[in-house]
Amino acid sequence: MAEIPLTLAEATEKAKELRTQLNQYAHEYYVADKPTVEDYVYDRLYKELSDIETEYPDLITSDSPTQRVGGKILQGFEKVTHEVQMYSLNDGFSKEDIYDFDERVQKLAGKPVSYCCELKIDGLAISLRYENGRFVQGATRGDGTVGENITENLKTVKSIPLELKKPISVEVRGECYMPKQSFVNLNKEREEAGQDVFANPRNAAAGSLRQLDTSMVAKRNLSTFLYTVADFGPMTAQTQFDALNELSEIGFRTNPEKKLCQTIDEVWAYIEEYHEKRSELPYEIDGIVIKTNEFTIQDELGFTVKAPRWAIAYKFPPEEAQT
Ligand SMILES: NC(=O)c1cc2c(N)ncc(C(N)=O)c2s1
Repeated sequence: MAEIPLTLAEATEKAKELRTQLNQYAHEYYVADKPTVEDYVYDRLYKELSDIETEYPDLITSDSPTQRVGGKILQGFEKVTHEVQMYSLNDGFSKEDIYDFDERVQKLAGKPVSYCCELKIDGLAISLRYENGRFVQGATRGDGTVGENITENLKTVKSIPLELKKPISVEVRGECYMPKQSFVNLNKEREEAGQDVFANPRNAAAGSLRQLDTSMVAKRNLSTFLYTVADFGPMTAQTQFDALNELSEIGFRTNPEKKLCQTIDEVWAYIEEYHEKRSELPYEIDGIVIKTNEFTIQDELGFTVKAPRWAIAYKFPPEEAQT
């Protein structure tokens, strides 16, 4: 039976209700990894919203889930200067390197320090800026000072919130990556289409974010983990561990495998644990990032020209080729 068309007032109210519901379902699925409804429920509501927006295009908002499918053909990527530099990390390759790092840090800090340990995601570093809770700009790391504006492409990455849970202005950094299974599926498709395959998920993620057709990016099933706050705005965290929890509270996807370690022995145990678990993870990691947890100590230790004195990246040895 043909439905009676909604009036503008009814459509406005219904669209707002559907957007809120759909964005909540999408947050549960893509950010919290805890979906609460089946796909067909989401798809039905999505079609209802899409039909209303087709009937009343003025009702389309920047945070509508219909804006995630892309469809813009970009002419290129503008340059973006990072107000806060996107630093790189000093690397460590052995247990001795890690214990030497701890010795240096304890000496500089003049007291015992705790460490926040996180998985080193093998993807593409990105910076996300929000104004009054709205996603306004996304950029690549570039050389750490100047990156590329890939906002339109990042809007199609479902785990990147278009609207935060609080209307705050912040800048955050993290990694955009392609899950292992998505990488396998994509290369299978490309091989069947006679196209070149990607060497690894990092290259696949980087290649996807360089697409000028945003609808192509939307199909690549990219995801994110956020892990650094460059502009805190009203955020209150005083440690790295708390900052990760605060990032999650305001709507970002963060990696759940983090660990607060009180000693370097605990740090080394965590490194060994995840060297073992590496192959079971649904995404590629190439090491572990270790940071002094307290921001006051990070401020005291500061940076060398290249990298922070208060962090080190332990790099796993290359994985043995799968025979
Ligand atoms: N170059 C960098 O500063 C970092 C790079 C990465 C990476 N690839 N994955 C995770 C983290 C993290 N959790 O801090 C960092 S930090």
